[in-house]
Amino acid sequence: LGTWNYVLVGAPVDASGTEKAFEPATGRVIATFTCLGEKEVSLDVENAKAAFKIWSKKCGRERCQILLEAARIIKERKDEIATVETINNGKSIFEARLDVDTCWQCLEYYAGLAASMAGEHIQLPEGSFGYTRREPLGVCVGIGAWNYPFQTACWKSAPALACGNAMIFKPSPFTPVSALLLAEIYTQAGMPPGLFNVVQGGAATGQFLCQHQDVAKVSFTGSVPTGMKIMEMSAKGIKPVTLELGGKSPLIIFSDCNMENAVKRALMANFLMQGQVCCNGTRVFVQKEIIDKFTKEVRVLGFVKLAKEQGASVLCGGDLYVPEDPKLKEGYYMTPCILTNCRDDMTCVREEIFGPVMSILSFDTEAEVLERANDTTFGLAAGVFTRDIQRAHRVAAELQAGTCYINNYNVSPVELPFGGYKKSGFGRENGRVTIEYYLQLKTVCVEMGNVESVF
Ligand SMILES: NC(=O)C1=CN([C@@H]2O[C@H](COP(=O)(O)OP(=O)(O)OC[C@H]3O[C@@H](n4cnc5c(N)ncnc54)[C@H](O)[C@@H]3O)[C@@H](O)[C@H]2O)C=CC1
Repeated sequence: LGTWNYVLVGAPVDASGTEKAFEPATGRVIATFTCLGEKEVSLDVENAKAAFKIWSKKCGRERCQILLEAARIIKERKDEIATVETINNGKSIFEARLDVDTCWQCLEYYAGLAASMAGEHIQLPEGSFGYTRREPLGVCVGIGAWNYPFQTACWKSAPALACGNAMIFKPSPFTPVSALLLAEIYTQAGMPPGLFNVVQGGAATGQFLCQHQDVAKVSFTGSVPTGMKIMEMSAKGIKPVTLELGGKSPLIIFSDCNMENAVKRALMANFLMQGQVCCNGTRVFVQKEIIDKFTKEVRVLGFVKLAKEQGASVLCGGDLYVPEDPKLKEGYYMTPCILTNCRDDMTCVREEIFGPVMSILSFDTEAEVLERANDTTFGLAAGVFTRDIQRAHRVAAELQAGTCYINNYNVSPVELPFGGYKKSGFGRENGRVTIEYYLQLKTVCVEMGNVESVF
């Protein structure tokens, strides 16, 4: 992989220039790609429409078989996919392998649902009846952020394809590579050409996709400002959207918690993927009685974790970090940072940092912490650590967030829906409910007798 250079160049018709993708560990350029223009986007939509005609006529069981085969290939190529992800995104290989596991699991899950999607039969007077058909939307667009490139491509495409849609996926220009592996795998598994197409480019290409009249739906993962633009563009075409946006999630640690678990998960809730996870619990509210102990333990464990990862102990200060290894000198590094004595009005507590920074805040009572935890425009996730079972559920019910963790954090089983409240977006990924976002309901009303003239 030392000389690995992926050149992603098609035969551009009206491309708007090229972009480079980097390896964050070393700073070297690993890919050069063409940003697709309006005509190319239109060609892709035409291809997707042709593939949709074939795919939407297949029964659920046939789609299930192909998705299962794709899941099998992902499992077989797990290490290769994880390596590509690590090189292009910069996450650890350990985390990249976990991501790939959530991907084949997602494909298996929606393959399982594909065969059981069904409408209703409704009896009407005089033997007449109605029934509902759950039909795919058509050509759907997926637009992804750079932090989970392969996972986002799978989490969006698996339910879309299981429901009989086609999908055009635009990865982030920072991480353009791994989605191509998914396209290759889907084709190898037996999907018609063009059913899952990867389009490369940045904001301009994304806009062409969202504005295209034959695109039926947009599922977007990214920041709130871009989410607002996506929604505006989609509104003009009356297109449904799914928005998976940013967060500033609270993690509440009560004094009766299991301290060891709370410390371990607070670290994971902040430093997973170098802190670049949308649902990270970056506002850590710790009850006053245990804040000193918690702060001490979280620092100690932080040092151990870092020492393990980097082979040396570094200061816990959020500084730029230059590794000893000469190969890594041009890379992009920062030491994890823990901030104590924070106040709710500080910028680091209010705004999404999307980096390895944990803010610790002290609190006294349950009522107080709930008010403060909910005092945010975001609502993606939240967590609570306590041994009091009634308090755990009471607090989870009061937290204004799409996902609430009790005595854990940052786990995403494919069976559970994931998505935001408030400015963190709407619509869901994963879970049974997500198929509702990729289907439309047709009612068929059947008359069994003769009809009277009303004139
Ligand atoms: N809720 C969730 O599931 C997740 C949310 N995120 C959020 O994503 C953000 C970080 O990702 P970034 O890549 O920096 O976000 P971003 O909003 O800058 O870009 C996301 C994608 O949108 C595209 N884009 C940018 N402008 C566009 C436009 N005008 N029209 C159409 N497409 C456009 C980009 O090329 C990229 O593919 C954070 O806020 C994070 O919280 C990240 C992962 C998961």
